[in-house]
Amino acid sequence: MSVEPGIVDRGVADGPRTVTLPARPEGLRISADDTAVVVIDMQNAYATEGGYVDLAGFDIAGAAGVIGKIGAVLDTARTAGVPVIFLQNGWDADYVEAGTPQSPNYHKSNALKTMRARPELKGKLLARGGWDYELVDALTPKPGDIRVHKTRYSAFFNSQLDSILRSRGIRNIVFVGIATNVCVESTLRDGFHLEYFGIMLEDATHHLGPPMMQEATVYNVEKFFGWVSTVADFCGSFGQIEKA
Ligand SMILES: NC(=O)N/C=C\C(=O)O
Repeated sequence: MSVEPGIVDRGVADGPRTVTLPARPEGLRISADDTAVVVIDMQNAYATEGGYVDLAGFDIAGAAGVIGKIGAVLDTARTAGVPVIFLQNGWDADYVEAGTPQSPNYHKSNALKTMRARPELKGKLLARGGWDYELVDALTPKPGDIRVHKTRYSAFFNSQLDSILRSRGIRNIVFVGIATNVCVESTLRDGFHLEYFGIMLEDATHHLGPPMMQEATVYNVEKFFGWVSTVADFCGSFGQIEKA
């Protein structure tokens, strides 16, 4: 194994599917064969006017800007033969999966709180089968992409994600989506504890709350849990790979 300063290299073999992805705090030498792109919750709920977070009073002005960036990442990933996995957050239409008042989710979920405050929205927010739960039109999955349902902020909790990644030999996860400081960070942190290398593309994620939330997650990822890169650097490096 060669060790270049400033590059994390866990001994990945040389070859046409190995790249050095520029990232902070170090670049990463990784293979397209054990890398996946995980798209967190690019649903109408989080990225479209009239969706849950808009109705709950969050500023979603910046969300539209990440849709095109994510589209570019997914085109590059598919061309390189890197699996694309879409997560969708929410619950069954009867909200059984959301939990009872004995669940902290019942009390902390702003979707559930918004529906309790505005009964006319009951059944509409984050319910499987509804518009709010659906992925935004511009990011409709393509043949070969995978969809995974999740019911809590971390995509690893009580979902199929870990099995799907392990059964494909995935070790590196490139994260894009919404919200940087909630579901993206929760999932990247859990992935770290499950021995995945997490890479967040900072300009393909968007936060909920004030701008300092984005900065805080970028700091946390860079310092403690993983690596931070950009859409241009992902597309520049993985864009040179052709499907095996
Ligand atoms: N996708 C997310 O980061 N979600 C954040 C909040 C929520 O789902 O209520």
